Amino acid sequence: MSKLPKVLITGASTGIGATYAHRFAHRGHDLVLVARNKLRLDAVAATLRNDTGVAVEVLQADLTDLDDLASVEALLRDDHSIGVLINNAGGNLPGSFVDQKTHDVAQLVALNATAVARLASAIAPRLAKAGEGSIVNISSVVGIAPEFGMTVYGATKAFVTFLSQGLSLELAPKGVYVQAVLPAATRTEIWEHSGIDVNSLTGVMEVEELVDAALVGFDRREPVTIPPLPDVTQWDGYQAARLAILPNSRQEHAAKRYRQ
Ligand SMILES: NC(=O)C1=CN([C@@H]2O[C@H](COP(=O)(O)OP(=O)(O)OC[C@H]3O[C@@H](n4cnc5c(N)ncnc54)[C@H](OP(=O)(O)O)[C@@H]3O)[C@@H](O)[C@H]2O)C=CC1
Ligand SMILES: CC(=O)[C@H](N)C(=O)O
Repeated sequence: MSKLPKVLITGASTGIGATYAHRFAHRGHDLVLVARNKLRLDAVAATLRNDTGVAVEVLQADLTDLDDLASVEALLRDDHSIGVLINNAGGNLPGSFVDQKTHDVAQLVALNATAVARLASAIAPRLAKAGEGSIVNISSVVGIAPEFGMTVYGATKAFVTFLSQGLSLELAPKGVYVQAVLPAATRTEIWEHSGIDVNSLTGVMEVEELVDAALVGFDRREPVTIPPLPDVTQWDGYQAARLAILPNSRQEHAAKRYRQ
């Protein structure tokens, strides 16, 4: 029997990423854990080694730093035992757009969008050549909800969902599985970093339930998994409405309502 692929998880020091690490370790996968806080990564790694016996490497990296990012990209390119990328690291910003500093907006885009695309780009050619492997991108329902008032965060998540859907169409025929996971509010530290008391919210999912549901979608090879959505036909209808626009979107002349 062939060995299970090694799984590289970004943002594995806490929250959703640390929970993925726990679940994949208990499935018997060796791991590479990436985040900035080495002490926390080492603690997660030690527990998982002790509890499961899998091999766990730790790679300290700030994914907004191009040199650090390059070291993770190099590992994804060169380590042929890595067969699964969990593109999870992400953050949010407090306040509304006019309150957010331009530098912070750029950093958020660098972490939530640029790093996700670069890491996928680093591993995809190797997986496509091998004809196997998986890329999981953690997006958010906020990416379909400009009404929620988290504009830049939501824009990065719209990017992640689009990237995932496009990569799925490109890579599935080559044997590579790509999944977008769209959580809604989940109990992690991200809320306190974004200046919101998670206990003031309703409908908050526990992180273990979120990841276990996402893994059901992973095992089913769903291209898009929305753990909290009760009725999947709502997402299917949204996709059908989008697809219905496409045949009408290219025209020689402007639509009648724009003609003077
Ligand atoms: N919790 C929620 O309600 C939801 C979360 N999501 C998404 O889930 C993903 C995980 O979030 P969640 O677990 O909630 O958040 P947490 O804040 O709990 O964890 C974020 C993780 O990302 C890491 N990280 C943050 N910044 C960087 C950086 N610059 N470089 C490398 N690693 C970094 C953190 O580690 P460290 O500080 O050690 O670097 C940590 O491991 C994110 O993409 C988020 O947008 C989506 C929808 C809902
Ligand atoms: C807005 C958030 O911070 C949250 N992680 C979400 O995507 O719902």
